[in-house]
Amino acid sequence: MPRTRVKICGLTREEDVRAAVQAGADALGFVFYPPSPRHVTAAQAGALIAAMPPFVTAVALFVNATVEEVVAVAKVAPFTLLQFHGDESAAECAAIAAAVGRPFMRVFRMRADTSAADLLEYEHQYRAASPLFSSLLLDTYVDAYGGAGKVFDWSLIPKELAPRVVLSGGLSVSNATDAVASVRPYAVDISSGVEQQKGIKDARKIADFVNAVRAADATIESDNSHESSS
Ligand SMILES: O=C(O)c1ccccc1NCC(=O)[C@H](O)[C@H](O)COP(=O)(O)O
Repeated sequence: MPRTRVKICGLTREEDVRAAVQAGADALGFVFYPPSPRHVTAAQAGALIAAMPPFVTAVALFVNATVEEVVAVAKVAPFTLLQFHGDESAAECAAIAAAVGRPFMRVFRMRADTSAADLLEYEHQYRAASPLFSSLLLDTYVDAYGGAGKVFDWSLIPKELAPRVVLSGGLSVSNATDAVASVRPYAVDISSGVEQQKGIKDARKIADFVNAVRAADATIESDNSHESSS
């Protein structure tokens, strides 16, 4: 079983970038949404990305941005993956991704009545729209755009979709084991659960979260090897 990838989102400071890399995060997210307390400018993100080593993915999060706005950011901040976290249609995501030549994740904001069919249809729609579609990121529906720290009902995720989704929404060190063990997602994404305050990360919480995910992976691996040898 491949290990569960970890993305830490909403970084604004170089020391937080270093802490996340040191903890073993696979991807770091930068929020280009001016109303967010985690917002960074293209120049700030450029400096933060410059502090990242190779093989750690820099993710640029946009909410209803125009092609021109994303192109302008891409010229200054060399991100590797887009995250569309607003109301962007499949055609809009495809056009922006093509303009900057980067793959993209699309958020799906989970409601209590979201069905498996809704999710699979949504994924199909975005995949069909662009070869640059990478994956769905599942977050909790709230009356705002994200980073709200709210958990949704993970049992709504169809089993066949789980291995290719990024699970987010209210994750923390206390539910990381349960999230990995019960959903088995491709990756987990966390922002508010590893913060001291909005936009200011906590190195200890980041390390504890990454370690909890790794420990959950190790338990699954060990259970699997016991099952296959018995
Ligand atoms: O972080 C923000 O302020 C933000 C603003 C607008 C759209 C999305 C935003 N954040 C999304 C994320 O940080 C993550 O992708 C994810 O939803 C995790 O959030 P959290 O529940 O806080 O762990």
